Amino acid sequence: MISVDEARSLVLALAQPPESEEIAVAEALGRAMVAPAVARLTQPPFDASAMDGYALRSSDLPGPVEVIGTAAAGEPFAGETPPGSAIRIFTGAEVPSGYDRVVMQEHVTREGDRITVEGASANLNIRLRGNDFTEGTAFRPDRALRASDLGLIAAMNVARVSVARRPRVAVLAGGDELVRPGQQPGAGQIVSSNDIAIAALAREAGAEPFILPLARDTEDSLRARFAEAEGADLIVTIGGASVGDHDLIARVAEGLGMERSFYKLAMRPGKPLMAGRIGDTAMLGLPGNPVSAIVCAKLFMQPLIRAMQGLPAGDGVAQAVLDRDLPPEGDRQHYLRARLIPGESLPRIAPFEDQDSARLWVLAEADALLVRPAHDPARKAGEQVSFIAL
Ligand SMILES: Nc1nc2c(c(=O)[nH]1)N[C@H]1C(S)=C(S)[C@@H](COP(=O)(O)OP(=O)(O)OC[C@H]3O[C@@H](n4cnc5c(N)ncnc54)[C@H](O)[C@@H]3O)O[C@H]1N2
Ligand code: MOO
Repeated sequence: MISVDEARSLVLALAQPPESEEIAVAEALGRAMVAPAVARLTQPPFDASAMDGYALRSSDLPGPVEVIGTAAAGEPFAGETPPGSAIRIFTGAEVPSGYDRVVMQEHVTREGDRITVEGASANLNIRLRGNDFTEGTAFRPDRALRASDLGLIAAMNVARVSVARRPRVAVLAGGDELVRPGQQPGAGQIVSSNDIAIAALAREAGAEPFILPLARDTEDSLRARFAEAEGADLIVTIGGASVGDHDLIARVAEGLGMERSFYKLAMRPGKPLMAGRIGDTAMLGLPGNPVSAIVCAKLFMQPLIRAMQGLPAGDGVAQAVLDRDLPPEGDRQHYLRARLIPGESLPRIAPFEDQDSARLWVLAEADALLVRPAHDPARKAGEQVSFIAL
């Protein structure tokens, strides 16, 4: 069995360079830019007042000086600015040349057109031209676009952005025991939850997932479902990956010409993970146990989807202090469901007692996966360990 790191490299190698599309900046939340946005103007475009108050010369302080006009945002003052003068000014208005400071109106006493200043702050209250960004500056963050990024790009007067096309991810769950949420399970049946969770994880990573109809435990049914995944960039199967008589995924995928990257890795949960390519479509075969499927999707599917958009895969590993003693590990890298507790410099991490890979409730209560390498010796509370936040 290969290691988690080797498996990760093989999975990431399945990503091909992203195709791009141009979309309105307002639609670009969560998307990956493939070309920078280039500022079409300088911001602020002029020296702008940061306060409501009066623009004047520092050398005239504390006054009195004469108020000779007004400037508001969008309505500049066009007149001369002789020594001994000031203008009424509002936040965002252009500060006329000649004046070097704005005093807040709270520090001003006004009688008719004359003002006197008391307690002006050291801050000049002027945002200099170009102090945010200048025309021609390029912006392309190495991550999915955040809300504030969209604001910045719009402020740069860039209306449309080039982003990676969302990878289309077909999610295929199968098993004779499965029914859809809301249906009444018959004898021996359960509700299919994995495809719902895996599609959501795909969406979270920037993909456009589509859930295929449930497959039955026959090769014909599986082949029919694979055919419905036509056009997908990635097909993710769930279940049927292990060694039982009903575990048909490997056989069917092979029959469809799958070039296998690997099958089975030294990981817990998630040993029967499978990866490869069928023609132009990447394929991940996740194990059926719900926690195994979700942990594998976090560790392999999400990085692959990010890489498909040209984004860094990111391992997300952080450090914490162990909250209780742990026995030695076996021959697989172990991802333990755990709870984080605020700590001093590092958080503390408390793994749950029950690590059954079918217990979704425990996963819902967890906010981290504690990562233990294969053959890790026994650990004592207080030791530093690695984790991945959920
Ligand atoms: N003799 C062995 N048995 C098993 C081994 C092994 O090495 N030797 N490995 C175990 C491990 S580890 C895992 S993980 C599971 C994975 O098995 P499969 O990928 O073949 O998954 P299934 O058998 O199809 O299902 C396992 C379990 O998960 C439930 N399931 C499946 N799909 C869904 C779904 N869409 N939603 C909710 N739950 C689902 C299914 O009912 C089973 O309970 O194999 C071990 N066995
Ligand atoms: O490794 Mo399986 O994925 O234990 O549940």
